Amino acid sequence: MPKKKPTRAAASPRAQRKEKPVSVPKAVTRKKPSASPADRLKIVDRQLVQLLKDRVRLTIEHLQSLNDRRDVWFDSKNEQLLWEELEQVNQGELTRDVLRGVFRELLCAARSKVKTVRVAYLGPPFSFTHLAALERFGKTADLIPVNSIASVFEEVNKGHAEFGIVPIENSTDGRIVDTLDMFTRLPLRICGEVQMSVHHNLLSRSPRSEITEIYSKPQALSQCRDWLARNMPQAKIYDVTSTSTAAALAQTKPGAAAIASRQAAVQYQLDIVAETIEDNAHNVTRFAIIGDHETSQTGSDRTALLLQVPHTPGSLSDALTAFKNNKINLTWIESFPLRGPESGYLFFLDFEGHMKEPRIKKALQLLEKKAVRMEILGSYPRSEPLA
Ligand SMILES: O=C(O)C(=O)C[C@]1(C(=O)O)C=C[C@@H](O)C=C1
Repeated sequence: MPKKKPTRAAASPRAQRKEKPVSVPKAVTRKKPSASPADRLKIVDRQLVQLLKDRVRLTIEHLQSLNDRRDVWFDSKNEQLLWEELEQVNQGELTRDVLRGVFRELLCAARSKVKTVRVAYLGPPFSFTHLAALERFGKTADLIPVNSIASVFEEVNKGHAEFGIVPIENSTDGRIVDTLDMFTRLPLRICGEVQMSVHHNLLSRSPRSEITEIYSKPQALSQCRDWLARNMPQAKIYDVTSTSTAAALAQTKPGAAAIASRQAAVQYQLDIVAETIEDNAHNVTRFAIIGDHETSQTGSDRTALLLQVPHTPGSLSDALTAFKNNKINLTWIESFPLRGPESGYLFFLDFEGHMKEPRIKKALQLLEKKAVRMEILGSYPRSEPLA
């Protein structure tokens, strides 16, 4: 018969001395259970908070070392490097936009600590312009809603806000005339852009069968024109100053609906009667950040220009050779008639490159010689569309 293996208790000196067994806490004698997800979460959260604080502290140190304090909100080169770096390391559960959102808030929190910023936008809250402002300046910035695009320009021009944000162009509907028109009236620059995918929703407190009136900004209505014709042919359509104005109206008016963002549905306590009703699934709006800030070169920039050439045959095509000869890619050209008795057109141009680059300087000098009026609206870093 094999010899019985001594148990651990029997092998201990205490057992050999036949002492009274001491009561040992159960947790020690039992096999230690692995930490629950909730416990592990607590540990990760603590580490995360510490890391986030370190991240913000280091960002503040970096921003304080910039030569020009005005660059605090326009540290574009470093920001670009950060997005590229995140793209490389982010392989897993997080989408690009979620991770960017987290880092955007951290960056903006650090920037606000170094320099507070006031930004006027086309309101009320939860217009698409507000969403673009949140994307660019974060929740810590002082975002001021005003009720028209013209007022955004006025607020910045009077110095009530350092920056403003306005829609400038939509992939389905084209130019935003109010914005381009204000550039001809006030001496403000474009110092940045935000490109955002725009998804529209039909929002109301009434069921779909009881909706008789639909409100929104003309651009939003136009972006959903086919859907409206197919699905709501009986409803009367009304223009208002923004999608969020429409949402606020639909909140109080029985039978009224708004075309606006999902976020507006939450803010104005409306039901989403129909979602993603834009006719073009790739509906992108480009917003311009306006101010008097000069942005430094990043290597991936655009420049915007107002141009008037003599109202004579061939003048425009002649002027545009400045771009061709200097291998500059023109990305946008819009014309609008001159105000007042004079006949002719003013052109709004957008092209790749920064005004500090030699080839761009050369082209601008050439262009100036052929122009009746020329104003450089600014060079700014290009942005990619965000979902
Ligand atoms: O009304 C809004 O919510 C806006 O921010 C304006 C605006 C625009 O005029 O283009 C912005 C994005 C969409 O294209 C629709 C409306």
